[in-house]
Amino acid sequence: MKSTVLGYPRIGAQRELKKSIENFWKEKISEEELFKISKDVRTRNWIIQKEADIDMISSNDFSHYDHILDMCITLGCIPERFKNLKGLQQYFAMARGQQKEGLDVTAMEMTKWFDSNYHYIVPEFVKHQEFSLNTKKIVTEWKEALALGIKTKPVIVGPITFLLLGKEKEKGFNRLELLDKILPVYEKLLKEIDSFGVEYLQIDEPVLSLDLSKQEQLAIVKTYQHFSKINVRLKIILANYFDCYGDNLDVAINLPVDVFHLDLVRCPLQLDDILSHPSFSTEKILSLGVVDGRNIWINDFERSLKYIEKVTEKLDNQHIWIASSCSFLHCPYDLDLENTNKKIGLDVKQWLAFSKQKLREISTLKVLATTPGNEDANSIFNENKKANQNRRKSELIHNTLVKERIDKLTNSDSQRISQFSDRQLLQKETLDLPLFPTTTIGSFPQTKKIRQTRAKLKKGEVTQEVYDEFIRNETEVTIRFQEEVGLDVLVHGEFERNDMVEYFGEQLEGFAFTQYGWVQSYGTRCVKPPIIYGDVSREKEMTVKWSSYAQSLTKKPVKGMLTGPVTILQWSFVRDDQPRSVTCNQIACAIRDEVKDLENAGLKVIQIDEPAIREGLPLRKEDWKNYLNWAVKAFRISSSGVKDDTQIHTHMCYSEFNDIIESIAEMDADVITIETSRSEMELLDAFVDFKYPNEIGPGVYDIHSPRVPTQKEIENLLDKACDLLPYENIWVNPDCGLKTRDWPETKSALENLVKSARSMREKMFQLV
Ligand SMILES: Nc1nc2c(c(=O)[nH]1)N[C@@H](CNc1ccc(C(=O)N[C@@H](CCC(=O)N[C@@H](CCC(=O)N[C@@H](CCC(=O)O)C(=O)O)C(=O)O)C(=O)O)cc1)CN2
Ligand code: MET
Ligand SMILES: [Zn+2]
Repeated sequence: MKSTVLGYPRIGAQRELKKSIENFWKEKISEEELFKISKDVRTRNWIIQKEADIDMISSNDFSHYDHILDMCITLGCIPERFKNLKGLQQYFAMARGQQKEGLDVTAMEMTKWFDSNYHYIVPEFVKHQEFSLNTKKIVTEWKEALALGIKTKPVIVGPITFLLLGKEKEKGFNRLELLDKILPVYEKLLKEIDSFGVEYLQIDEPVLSLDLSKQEQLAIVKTYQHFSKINVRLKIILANYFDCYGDNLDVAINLPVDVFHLDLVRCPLQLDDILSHPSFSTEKILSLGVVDGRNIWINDFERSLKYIEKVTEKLDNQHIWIASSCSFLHCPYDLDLENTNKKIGLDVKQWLAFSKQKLREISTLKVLATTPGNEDANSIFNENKKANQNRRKSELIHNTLVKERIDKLTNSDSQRISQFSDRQLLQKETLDLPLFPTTTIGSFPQTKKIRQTRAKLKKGEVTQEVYDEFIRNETEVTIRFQEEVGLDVLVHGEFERNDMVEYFGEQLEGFAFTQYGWVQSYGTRCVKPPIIYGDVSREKEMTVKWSSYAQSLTKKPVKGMLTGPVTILQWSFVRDDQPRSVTCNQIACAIRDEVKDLENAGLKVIQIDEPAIREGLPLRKEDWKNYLNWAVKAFRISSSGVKDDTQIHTHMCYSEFNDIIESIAEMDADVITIETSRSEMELLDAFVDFKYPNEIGPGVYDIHSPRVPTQKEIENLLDKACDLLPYENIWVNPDCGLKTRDWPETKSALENLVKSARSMREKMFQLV
């Protein structure tokens, strides 16, 4: 029996890598210095896993930005516009675009990794796409680990996942047709790493968790049959995670691979299907993903051992691996860093395991399964059992009042007073906005100064008064800036918030939050997801102070800014002892009360952000309806308590909307602002086909790139939008919040944005 981990977090326990890469971008450190730090991060990761007795440790799970982007480099899948760049400059230009030294290239698209809050870079394909092999990264990391005495298993993304997650950038072909071109490059890759003496290669094909067409399934078969015929000693681990093999099982179980990995956290039921499958083979190794890579609760050893026992009845120990369910990329580093008297009470802490603790869980499970008499393992087992029992019975978790409120919710709680067309008229009167009204998504640059001042507040180095005065000043400056530049609906700037989810988590009951629980969201950007351990309630107002202060500074309408229930749920670590829908409704009630308080405080426009509604969608279509029903309902509970002339906005980013457009319409927000610029308004097709009735602000400016869009570019996008949508319903806004940007580029970009809206108004005026 072996213990194995599918991948380890790579930002560094103290976010060393994040900080170094950002310093490299600012030219504060050299490439050499950056590489030294990346090597340290990898080295520490390997040693931690080795010290925790993990037998099969990954390499090539490291990345300077994203593992799909790395795969683009490995396979030579580099879009034409980056061809003149080299090395790291090329790599980061692909990720973030580049606008300097006469060069002006846009970034590649970025989108959500399955149902997680991680974003990957979307591979771009053209009809005559060529691929070529570059194994530098894989080989370097393998050798580095080997020098430490660790024979790793390199991890790569498989060809079908790589192709399916990418996008055609030209019409007239399907990316799956590129399989014949990509397979020889993979073949070369396998041969080359085989020649180094690599024993196992982990090939990730998480698309096996999705509904695949016959054609896609056939492509999988073709691929792995091809690999099995290559003359190498190398053994292949096929890794699927985040859901069952489902309808792909019949195909997958017959694939000629050496190790077959199952996510038993997300899909425990598949174990019986596999063990009783006519094609089940005692020759193949089963890798049992029993330790959750997507959540932070301690493992239930009793349950995991039951699964393992089931397998030991059918397979000898040589053919069983104990594994993480997926990569630990989605988990924080180390619970030991958390100071218990602060944000996580001792009671809650005993229920938690982060990546480092999960390593021990995996190796302990292996010992318990192979040497049941082992004393150390048994005492860990008893502790585990006790903690799980404590959790089930704990009084911290239950709040009768909250449960009663949820039970008493009726249909009228998720219904605005009048229908949209009536509300629209009233809102037009109340708000008196021009055509193509301009607004932003909420946040303005979170500068180093702001973060440092907040850090000082937390350390007690500045008082609450000094901090509040500082935030008031930032807010006022931002209101004045928005007035000057000529935006129509203003925002307060969200300077008081560390993060749009964590900030609410910190103020709600039933949440715990960490000091160092960082998880990579994309590139160098990280989040600290709060932990929802108990029933959720709102003790007091959370945002009214800052929003009404901002409104007091100006005659223009200020948008109150809230995070929606589905997004708070989706971007937190959620309790697993009740349905997610119940937890979501609890959050929805808390947000509803906040919405009403904002309205009472005089805010005429309130935005309830739901950027995560799409990523919460189950991976398999058969589960969609149920999810969408409760998710949309939760949003409506949060947004329906207001008067007709209060304008409710929502905002979404990084999603494909086509397949859920009906549900987006059912949310019935008066205005939706959405990300569309990186995909050049392509996303609007869904809204057009569906004849989406309410107002829409299609993003005209990619805020994840420091490059400044020209007025002409923005106008072109708006022209496109006008071709597609009724112009009276169009708002003008960036793709998302501006928190990651600096002021200079923000100013220029918003100036151009307002100019283009004005020019559109003139154009329309001339037309009528
Ligand atoms: N939860 C969540 N998910 C999301 C998004 C989001 O906004 N939130 N947006 C989408 C894109 N993702 C994003 C995710 C993170 C960030 C982001 O800016 N993250 C910041 C951290 C934000 C934060 O929590 N900041 C804290 C702590 C800041 C900090 O690093 N403080 C320093 C001290 C200050 C300094 O010297 O800089 C320290 O602790 O060492 C604060 O402001 O209080 C980062 O990685 O840098 C942006 C976009 C999708 N998913
Ligand atoms: N209001 C939020 C902001 O502007 C919405 C962000 S969506 C990821 O930052
Ligand atoms: Zn957004």
